[in-house]
Amino acid sequence: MDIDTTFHVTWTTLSFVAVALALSVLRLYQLAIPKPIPGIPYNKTSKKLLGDVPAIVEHMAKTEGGTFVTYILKSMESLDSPLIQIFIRPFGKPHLVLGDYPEAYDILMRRREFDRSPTLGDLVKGLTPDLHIHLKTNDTWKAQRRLIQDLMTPSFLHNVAGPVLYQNLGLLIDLWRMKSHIANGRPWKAADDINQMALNGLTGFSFGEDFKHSAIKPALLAVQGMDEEALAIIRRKGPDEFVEFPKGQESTALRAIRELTETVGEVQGNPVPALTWAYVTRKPRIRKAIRIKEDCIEKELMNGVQRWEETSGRVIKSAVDQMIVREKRLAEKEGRTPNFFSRVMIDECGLKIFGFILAGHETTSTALNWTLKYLADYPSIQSELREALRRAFPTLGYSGRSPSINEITSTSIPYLDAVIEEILRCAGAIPVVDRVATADTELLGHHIPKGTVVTCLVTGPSLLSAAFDVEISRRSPTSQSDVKEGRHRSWDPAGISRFNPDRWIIRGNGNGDEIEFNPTAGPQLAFGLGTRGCYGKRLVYLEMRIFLTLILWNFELLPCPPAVSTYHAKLIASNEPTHTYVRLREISREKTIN
Ligand code: HEM
Repeated sequence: MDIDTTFHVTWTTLSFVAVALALSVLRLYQLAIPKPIPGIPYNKTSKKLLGDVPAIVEHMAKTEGGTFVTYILKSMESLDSPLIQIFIRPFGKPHLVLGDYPEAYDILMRRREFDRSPTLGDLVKGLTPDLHIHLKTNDTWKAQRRLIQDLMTPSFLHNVAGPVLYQNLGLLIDLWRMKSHIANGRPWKAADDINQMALNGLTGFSFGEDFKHSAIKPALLAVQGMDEEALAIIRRKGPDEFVEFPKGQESTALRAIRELTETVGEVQGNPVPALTWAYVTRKPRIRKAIRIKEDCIEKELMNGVQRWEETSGRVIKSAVDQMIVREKRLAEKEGRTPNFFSRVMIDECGLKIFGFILAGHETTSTALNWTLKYLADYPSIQSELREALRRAFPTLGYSGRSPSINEITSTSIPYLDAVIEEILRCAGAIPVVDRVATADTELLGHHIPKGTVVTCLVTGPSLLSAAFDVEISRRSPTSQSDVKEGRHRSWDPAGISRFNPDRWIIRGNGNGDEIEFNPTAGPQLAFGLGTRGCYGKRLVYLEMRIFLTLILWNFELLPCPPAVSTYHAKLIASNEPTHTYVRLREISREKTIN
């Protein structure tokens, strides 16, 4: 071969390689750019490599309180459709967003071709790869749920969980009494206390009242120990200036658990969750936190087993105790010897316990933060609820003591139920509920390919803003029957976005005093729905019931300065208010309550 030929061959080869490379890049680009599902509206600017991601980032940067969810709500409004598609993962399928309660109800309650979507798993998989929360609804999921099925029964909640939550909330009341006395009408940040209290509520529920790590006790000691100089600084502050209190020393175990639950925020909305988890869980700080958390849970499980052996299972003080009893029953049923100290048992229980904390800590804390905001901003509702409590516990009116846990759990107070339901409706602590189509199907008249994720909005149209007008023929057959047979629930669009507990109340026709709580008055998606709806919701209702009763029995919540009274939220693991402050006036039981 002469030089010319060699040059020609090399040149030809290079040309081929270049063309192949260009074609591959083009193919990759074609694969990566969004492929919309025909007929479902989307933002035209999102049909690029990164889909909606740049617009989401811009929205969040430019909008006060802007989150992924406010972006979706805005898109749905501008596209004027109850079903839209967004593109958040290159190479991924479009992601559908549904803002229509009847179809969401249908998907969550009845349509078997929709199941738990991988998006929830993305949020927690790095910490709990096998947790039932993100499994499909299969035998493994059922087996995992069996071990914890007794924990939400009325008897467990009232006899075991209630007293622990009550004790924990009592500590918060003591702390806030001290703080309100020192602040003397000035506002202070309440979010950290609520967050710690919610964490203690779940560790108390899981391990019992003897669990030695408290987040509130160190705060109490720190405030008790404030010296004269620190108190004098507060006394010199103006009436609207914020007071800062010392926080106290957090225990290593609680810090580890808190740090781990916070990692979920790093994955929220992330386009490459698996990679992010691989990075996050390799950080030395997180590896150490995982070790501390596992040692702590294992020790508590061993204590539970020892307690079981000492009392032959007669004393149940925590979720761990109850799970040990359940394992014994399952072993009897399956004709095997229970092995409480087995690695499997310890891993299983430990996983469940950490699962409760992951699923319940931020969410409960967020719902309680919103509770404080609504109570302070709606003084007439606050007074009406306090009056309802006073009527429910007439003998305690001037006694100086708060209602006991038994009194709280055994007394029907319809207005309290209505306030709780309305807080949950408006707060949208978990603002979206996802499902994935496990087969090709239809939604609102559109063909939906298998594998498509459908996000149902919890605070969107028909829940917190006027519903879209949907032609009945576009609905699924079951949803059409609901409409035809009058089972379709809807809110009056006038005032739908207003915080108004009365929407859950039926007033009697008689003398006007008789009221009834109607839990099915209208659409509610705060806990999702159906088989995969929130496992912990009964615990949440119980905790909110105790919280509202004790807070309103002991304090009046006054409005806070406008700068911290906004309704802006930050979407970390849940939809938390950006600012939660309180300004409290202690209620003296010797005086008339209004
Ligand atoms: C205000 C507090 C809470 C809110 C707003 C909330 C909301 C939710 C929502 C929206 C879901 C998804 C439901 C669905 O896909 O249909 C869910 C699932 C779940 N929640 Fe909660 N939750 C709260 C507190 C808790 C607590 C305290 C626990 C545990 C004790 C808990 C345990 C779970 C579990 C285990 C699941 C997954 C259920 C499954 O897939 O089988 N949640 N929660």
